[in-house]
Amino acid sequence: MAATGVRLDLDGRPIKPMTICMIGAGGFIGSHLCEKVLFETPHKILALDVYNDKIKHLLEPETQTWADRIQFHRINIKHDSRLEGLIKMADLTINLAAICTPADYNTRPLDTIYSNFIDALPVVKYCSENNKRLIHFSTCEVYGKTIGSFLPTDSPLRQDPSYYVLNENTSPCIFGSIEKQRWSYACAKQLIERLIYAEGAENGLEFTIVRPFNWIGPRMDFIPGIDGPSEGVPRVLACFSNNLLRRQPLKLVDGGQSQRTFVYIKDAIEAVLLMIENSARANGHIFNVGNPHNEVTVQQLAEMMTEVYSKVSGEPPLESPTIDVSSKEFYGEGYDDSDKRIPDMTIINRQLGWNPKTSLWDLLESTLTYQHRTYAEAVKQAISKPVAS
Ligand SMILES: NC(=O)c1ccc[n+]([C@@H]2O[C@H](COP(=O)([O-])OP(=O)(O)OC[C@H]3O[C@@H](n4cnc5c(N)ncnc54)[C@H](O)[C@@H]3O)[C@@H](O)[C@H]2O)c1
Ligand SMILES: O=c1ccn([C@@H]2O[C@H](COP(=O)(O)OP(=O)(O)O[C@H]3OC[C@@H](O)[C@H](O)[C@H]3O)[C@@H](O)[C@H]2O)c(=O)[nH]1
Repeated sequence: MAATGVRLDLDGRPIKPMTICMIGAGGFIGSHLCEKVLFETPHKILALDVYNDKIKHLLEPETQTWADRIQFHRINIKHDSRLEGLIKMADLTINLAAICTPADYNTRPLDTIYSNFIDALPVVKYCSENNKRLIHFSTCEVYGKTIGSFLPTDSPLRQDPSYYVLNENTSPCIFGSIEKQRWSYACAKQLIERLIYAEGAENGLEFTIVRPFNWIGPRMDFIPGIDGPSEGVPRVLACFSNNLLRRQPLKLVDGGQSQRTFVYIKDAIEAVLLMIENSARANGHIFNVGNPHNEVTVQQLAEMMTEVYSKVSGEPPLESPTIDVSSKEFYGEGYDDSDKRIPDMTIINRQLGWNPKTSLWDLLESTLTYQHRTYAEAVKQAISKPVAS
């Protein structure tokens, strides 16, 4: 499990063990990245987060073979003077901390903007001032809507990839009006990307920016009323998992016609490890990380998840597995949506030789097996409890 022997980078050079300051290590992506680093490399992790439930298995018991390579620091980066010291102790900082659930963007726009821009500023500043490398997590949402979405619906140009495939260096960032507060997140992420890029250009900051395209897998978000608030609205994987576990129809926002490409978290983490260990190839770049072959409409995702869940749980699917709901009813005023998200893979292929491997069916099968094993019993008990009058 632990790394033995000399490990080589993509150019055949030995990889030196490093210390990584991972901010947001207790989240969905952070938990998978911690596992990867601890199980397959000799690197050390300073894990910073407000929560650690998703990495408890890595922190306890302290007799684990990797125990001396991970240290958890319960820190809110909004206001903690220890942040600079921890960044100074590390060779590389990875910033994952963010509010990143769409239900928050239009209902808590101030928290969203502070979290994704203001709170990330000191991290960038400390890395730049102390000559430390930074890998910053942005989002595919910075692309916003596709150019093609503004063409007439019957225009043949809508079939032309140059109107919808999203490229790091050539695609524009197209957001809705200010009253569409959905875009508060994308806009804050875009500005922090521009700031990091400028720190690179003017002050020599060594940086890599990651734009994840809907990474999904075990430990993503929470199941409302089980390990998160009953009224909370997580991202689509957890919303649909919750519906399936409770045998409720899956809610299709505005008919579920938006399209997404989903990539398995374990494939995506391989790309991040390549960035960590190949700094010369990754520095100064922005990388799309997604799976262009796994494109579906949200309605197709709902249908596939219903079929896969029936297979892994042994329960028959509902007679009417989906129901339409308006975005205003589901997310509230100010919601808007990205129409389509296909990542151009040219840059990550050229720099790191990375390609995703897992099909949508296979990644849903392993993820929903996990959801069923982890939550089915707890949901059954929660449903059977009498409701307080
Ligand atoms: N999962 C995806 O598909 C996806 C897609 C696009 C972008 N991203 C980006 O990747 C990053 C990680 O996403 P995730 O899916 O793991 O989300 P997540 O919510 O599971 O993880 C974020 C973690 O950051 C922590 N955090 C937030 N604010 C903090 C603060 N002030 N101080 C300390 N810790 C704080 C949270 O407690 C959480 O554990 C985010 O920046 C997100 O915008 C993710
Ligand atoms: O129950 C649901 C939940 C969601 N949806 C729809 O499913 C689609 C995907 O929703 P998600 O919750 O995964 O969020 P989005 O893909 O829109 O944004 C995400 O993209 C990348 C990251 O930056 C963030 O994690 C998040 O902003 C949206 O069209 C949404 O309206 C439903 O139809 N029903």
